[in-house]
Amino acid sequence: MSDELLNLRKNIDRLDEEILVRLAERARNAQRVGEIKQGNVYRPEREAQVLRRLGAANPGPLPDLAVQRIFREIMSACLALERPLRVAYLGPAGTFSESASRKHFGSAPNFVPTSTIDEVFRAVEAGNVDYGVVPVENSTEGVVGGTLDLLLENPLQICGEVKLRIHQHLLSKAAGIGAAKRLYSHAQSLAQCHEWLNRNLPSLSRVPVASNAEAARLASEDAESCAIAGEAAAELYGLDVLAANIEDDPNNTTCFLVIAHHDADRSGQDKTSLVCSAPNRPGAMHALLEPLAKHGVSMSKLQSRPARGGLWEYVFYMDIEGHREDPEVAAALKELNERAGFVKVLGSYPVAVI
Ligand SMILES: C=C(O[C@@H]1C=C(C(=O)O)C=C[C@H]1O)C(=O)O
Repeated sequence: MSDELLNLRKNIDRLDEEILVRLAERARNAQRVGEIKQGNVYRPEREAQVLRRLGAANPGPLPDLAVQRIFREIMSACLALERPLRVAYLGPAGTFSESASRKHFGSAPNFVPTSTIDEVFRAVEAGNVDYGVVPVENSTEGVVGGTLDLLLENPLQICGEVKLRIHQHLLSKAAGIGAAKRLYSHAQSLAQCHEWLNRNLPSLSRVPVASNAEAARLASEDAESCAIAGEAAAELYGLDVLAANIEDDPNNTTCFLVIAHHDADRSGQDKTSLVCSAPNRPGAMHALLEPLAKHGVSMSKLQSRPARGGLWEYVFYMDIEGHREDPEVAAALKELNERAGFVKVLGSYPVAVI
């Protein structure tokens, strides 16, 4: 081995030891913060601030995202010294909801898969878990109506968002794609890949199943079949990737929400989700939007959904920029309350960092 290589390795060993000592010191500080806080140990706004600050201070050559992922894990491990968080997600294991949960909370929590979105809400409400992660919108397929309905009915709040790039892979234990007779996947994933499938595998029969992970499990038990699912499911069920990234839209992204008994404090870069109703008369929608314009509050999303009660009555889901405690947002919300038939703030939370 060359002298230079030996020296570099010696340096790396020394640096690793320094990092380790510093990590232990950081963990002891975080532990002490936890003792002082008693109770609400997880602080989404503080974690977002830490990640943003380190991204901005990063001197390179590591990319910001790489640095932020490392610190995401460090915070996750520090927090778990108190007690690992319990996080429910739409299961089974290996779904994109699990990947989103890990992206947001790191790998230290105890993750609990549930069979429905409704069960995620109930687990959080009953206190069986601390947080829940539910899908709310896909860039190709649109909103997840069930999640929006549950947010309206339920007292829980949104305390975070997770944006996950969805990469779909063709997975199988079959030697090659020619050997496959059936293709399993969730209907959403089949839809997200249908142009690729029409071009490459037009005659393969497509079988919709309850989740991508279930598709991967079925394909792992039958070498004559294949599945479309993500990397997590491929690993979990030991499947080979026959074709990677087969989603029709290369920017295919799903947004998830983190739900809890509380929302988040101000982080400096926040958004607020709310749902409101407008009476069915001319100018009603304009009256809802006017307070936002007047106070200079930007709206990033507006989605209407049929109200459960009356035929052709609608409720409107909005995302606005800023925290409900920011003065201009607070002023706009106050006026909105006076004008709308009904307003419910679903929560203020940090804009996703990673
Ligand atoms: C240490 C704290 O508690 C938790 C751990 C954090 C960390 O390790 O940096 C950050 C926020 C909290 O989720 C804190 O609030 O500062």
